[in-house]
Amino acid sequence: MEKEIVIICDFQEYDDENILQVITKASSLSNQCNCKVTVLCVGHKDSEQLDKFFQYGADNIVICKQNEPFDMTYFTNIISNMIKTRIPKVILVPESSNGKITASILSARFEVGLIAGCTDIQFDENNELSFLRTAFNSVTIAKNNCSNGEFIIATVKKDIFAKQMKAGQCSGMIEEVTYDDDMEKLSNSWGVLERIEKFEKKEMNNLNKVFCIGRGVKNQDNFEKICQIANKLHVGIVGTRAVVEAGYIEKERMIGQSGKMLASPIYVGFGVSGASQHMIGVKNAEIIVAINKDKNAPIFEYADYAIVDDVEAVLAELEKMAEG
Ligand SMILES: Cc1cc2nc3c(=O)[nH]c(=O)nc-3n(C[C@H](O)[C@H](O)[C@H](O)COP(=O)(O)OP(=O)(O)OC[C@H]3O[C@@H](n4cnc5c(N)ncnc54)[C@H](O)[C@@H]3O)c2cc1C
Repeated sequence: MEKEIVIICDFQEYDDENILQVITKASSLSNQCNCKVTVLCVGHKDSEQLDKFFQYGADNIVICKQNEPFDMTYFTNIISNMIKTRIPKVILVPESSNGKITASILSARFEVGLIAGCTDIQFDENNELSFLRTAFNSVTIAKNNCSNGEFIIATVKKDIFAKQMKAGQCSGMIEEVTYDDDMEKLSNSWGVLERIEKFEKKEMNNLNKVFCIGRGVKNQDNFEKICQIANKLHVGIVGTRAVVEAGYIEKERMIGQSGKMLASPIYVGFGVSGASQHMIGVKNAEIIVAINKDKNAPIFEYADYAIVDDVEAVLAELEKMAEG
């Protein structure tokens, strides 16, 4: 099977210009690296629209009908599943707010490099793909090559590339796939039921102790319990990127490489795995307490106090303590 340049098409924040521009660029790159151009779509779009993708250079379209209302977890699960059946050389994501989130989730899931907001894609002297993007407040252009992953993900802003229709009649393969994520929904899916403002919005810099919410907190019930205990004990709430993306905590409270540095001396992580991108933000903490049911979770390498247990069991104990 030939390698592919895969483009993620998001019909939620669909932007005709951007997707066609990215397909055009992918098509010109594909001639140089002997790849096919495949567009992965989730949702419903008419056949006229899909024909356009072929006219601008797509070789394959894989479409998964989305019956559920849009949900980021569901969307990225479908896209991840589709990617697993392909052999991507590079994944290009037209930038939209969903696109940026999708790209970062895929990059973390597949453990591959992500180039955000690339301004050009070229072949270097070794015929390897390199991605340009502005750096240092746009005063310089950085050239990025990624060699440590099976493929690479790049997001592309609108109007970076020109769109161009191919000459002559264009057609390609359309494949329809289905996805059943019931199993994952039961165990692993979060939905935003309401925006929670239930913890006191203390200034991050003045917090002496924080509870950090990780994806292992699992559900709204546990989240609320942690917030209530935090309020009683005058503890602040922060979170990992997984929880921010699920809509539980606002971005300003995200700790880590893409968020804030923690200024509080005491950090208690609930269901936090301890990914390096998160732990960079915790490096100034004097005491790290970690609660995780997986004894091999990376956070335990940083923890001063390790509790290998289910978050719920620990919460039950903490509730009693907070009442007493
Ligand atoms: C370029 C880049 C930048 C990033 N920047 C940041 C950043 O700034 N901040 C950040 O946080 N992340 C960042 N990330 C994402 C980061 O890599 C991780 O994906 C993220 O931190 C994981 O969040 P988590 O620990 O909540 O979730 P997960 O990694 O899913 O971990 C959940 C943990 O909960 C445990 N668990 C599950 N159920 C239970 C239970 N019932 N009881 C106890 N434990 C349980 C699991 O064992 C697991 O260890 C970045 C990623 C990339 C690629």
